[in-house]
Amino acid sequence: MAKGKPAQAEPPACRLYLVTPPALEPAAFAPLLREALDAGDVACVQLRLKDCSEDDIRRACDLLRPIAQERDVAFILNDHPRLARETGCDGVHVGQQDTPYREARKILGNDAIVGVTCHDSRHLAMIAGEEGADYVAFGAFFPTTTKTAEYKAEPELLSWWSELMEVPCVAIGGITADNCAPLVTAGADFLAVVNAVWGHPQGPGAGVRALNAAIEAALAGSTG
Ligand SMILES: Cc1ncc(COP(=O)(O)OP(=O)(O)O)c(N)n1
Ligand SMILES: Cc1ncsc1CCOP(=O)(O)O
Ligand SMILES: [Mg+2]
Repeated sequence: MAKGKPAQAEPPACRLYLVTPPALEPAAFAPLLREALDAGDVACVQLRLKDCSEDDIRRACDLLRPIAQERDVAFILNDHPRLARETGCDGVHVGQQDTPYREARKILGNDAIVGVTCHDSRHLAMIAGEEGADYVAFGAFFPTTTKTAEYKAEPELLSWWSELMEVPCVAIGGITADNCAPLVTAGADFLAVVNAVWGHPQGPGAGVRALNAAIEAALAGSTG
């Protein structure tokens, strides 16, 4: 997940970060995850289960984590640093109401990926970056039905961040193949998506292909 993690010879400047639906049945979801990951470039999968027991999350990790890791795709757990360590995840994503970054880092160690939600805030992002976060996440950029989003971020935040800072930035919230171009050209290192992939009418593979094509087109447009 570091900028340019080598999944291919020369990774694109902006890559897909898949976040799972908030509720899923692991055995039924496994083939959908394989379909998504086999359809094109994906840097990372975040298991984001809400209102689930720790045992349910552990079971989902045990089944889904190998599918990502076998394909050299980082597998990150949302919200639960201890479970992430116990279950062999590559890292954790923490929000402002979750385990603080420093504690998550202590639990997981220096080799793990720790990403931090920064909403629309330069201040929060600078703190997270200074503390050592592997990425900062900004959003929501567009209306989303996946989560009640209390913050609205603008593409200028991504350009400001990427011009000043080395720490990669993730854009999230209502991102689709049709609206992602301004985020790509503004300098998002990763586009995090839920519905545009898992809710794609032709299936998750088609969702990944459409987003990768849109990213490529935006990058080609921005470099002339
Ligand atoms: C990549 C990424 N960005 C933001 C979030 C949101 O995290 P948080 O604010 O903690 O909210 P929940 O996802 O826990 O509901 C995320 N999960 N991933
Ligand atoms: C987890 C999260 N954090 C901010 S918006 C969001 C949901 C993104 O889902 P979608 O890509 O379906 O809008
Ligand atoms: Mg959280």
